[in-house]
Amino acid sequence: MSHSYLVECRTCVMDASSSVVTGNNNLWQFNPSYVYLVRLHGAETIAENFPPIQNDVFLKAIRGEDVPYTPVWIMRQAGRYLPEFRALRAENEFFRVCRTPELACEITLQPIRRLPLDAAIIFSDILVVPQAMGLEVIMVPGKGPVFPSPLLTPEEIDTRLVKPDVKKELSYVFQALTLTRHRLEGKVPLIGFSGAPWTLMSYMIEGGGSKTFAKSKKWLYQYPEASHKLLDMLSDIIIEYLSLQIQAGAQAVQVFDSWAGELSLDVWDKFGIPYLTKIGSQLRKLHPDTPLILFAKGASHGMKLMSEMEYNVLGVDWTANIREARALTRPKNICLQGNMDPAVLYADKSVIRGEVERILDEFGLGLHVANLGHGLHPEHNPEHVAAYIEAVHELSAAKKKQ
Ligand SMILES: Cc1c2[nH]c(c1CCC(=O)O)Cc1[nH]c(c(CCC(=O)O)c1C)Cc1[nH]c(c(CCC(=O)O)c1C)Cc1[nH]c(c(C)c1CCC(=O)O)C2
Repeated sequence: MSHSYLVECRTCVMDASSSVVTGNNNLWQFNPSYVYLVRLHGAETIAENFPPIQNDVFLKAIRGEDVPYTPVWIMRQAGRYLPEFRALRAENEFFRVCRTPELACEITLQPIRRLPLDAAIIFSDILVVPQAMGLEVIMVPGKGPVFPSPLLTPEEIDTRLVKPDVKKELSYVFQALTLTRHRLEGKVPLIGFSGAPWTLMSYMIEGGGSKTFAKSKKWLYQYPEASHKLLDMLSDIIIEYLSLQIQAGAQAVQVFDSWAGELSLDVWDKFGIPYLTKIGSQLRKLHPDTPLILFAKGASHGMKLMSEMEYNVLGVDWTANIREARALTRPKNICLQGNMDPAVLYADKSVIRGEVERILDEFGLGLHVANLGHGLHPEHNPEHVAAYIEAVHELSAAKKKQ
């Protein structure tokens, strides 16, 4: 019975060749209402006929258009501070969630149901790219990501890494994006993302988080050529990956250079900027109308270099000098995103409101997307997160009317 439907349904025949229906998604394969779910799933895996957008304040603010209030989304808005996230994670290993479009979609939607956010960000991880290149990555509870066998020598670029068939190896990310874009029903835009070349390279060599980045920085000095080779390889994969994310339904994409601030400006200029530039300009050519966001944490000393690339939005953390950043970026119509210290969310709601007021004044109205300067912590209280969002909306709307 189910098989005859599978053959009859145009969209599901397409799926039958991918891993979703026939592969590891047992939920659908063995569910008694299999036929219904397969058909539903089929319609939602086609990256077309997406529901019309209802709240485009985020997209308009990026373009510098007039908006009724400052839009806000938050890095790690789908995460452990939400009890519903913890409940789903208790039953499912981290990368299983990433690899199962239905689960990744559900987690992406959790904060959208609860909070009046102005954008959704797809649930995934930057480390799915090194996985697709052949490296094993596991998520160790209480510790974070670990590569049991990180890159040790430059020779291993050739012997251990593969240039992946991105469309195939990361198909689960594209499926999650398409499914989520449908299930969002146009409520808010959907953001896709990737790690930046330097940040991914440092994970692949350090084998996880690091205090000194000794191993990966050593590569930059001892094996500069091999480092460039690896960074260039990563850049080409990232361009294809983000382009496919946009084709799958992402309405903006963010590049996370989380460890940019570990490098001096001079070294980042050599090993970071050329690749970020390449990614920005290639994507700009391929997708002229899709907003490109660059978040280079701890790197506001590189604001001038960043403002010379093709990104429409630059993320800033709480250490940035906003007035200087504005002076560099406003003439180029570049939007700034940020920058409240996530730690402020531990304060009373009145303190959060005061800090939002100060930040809104510093950025000035227009070309601003409110966000934290880094991700939410597992310890954050969802009510304080809600107070932050409410403060951004209310105070910016009031300032606009003044
Ligand atoms: C460096 C980095 C990683 N992953 C990511 C970055 C760049 C952003 C940043 O600088 O934080 C990107 C990322 N990771 C995750 C998202 C989802 C979307 C979102 O809501 O922002 C995004 C955008 C989910 C996640 N990725 C991870 C979690 C928590 C792990 C869990 O659920 O057990 C989530 C929700 C795990 C992760 N993944 C990574 C680390 C260092 C950790 C452990 C740190 C931590 O525990 O918060 C690598």
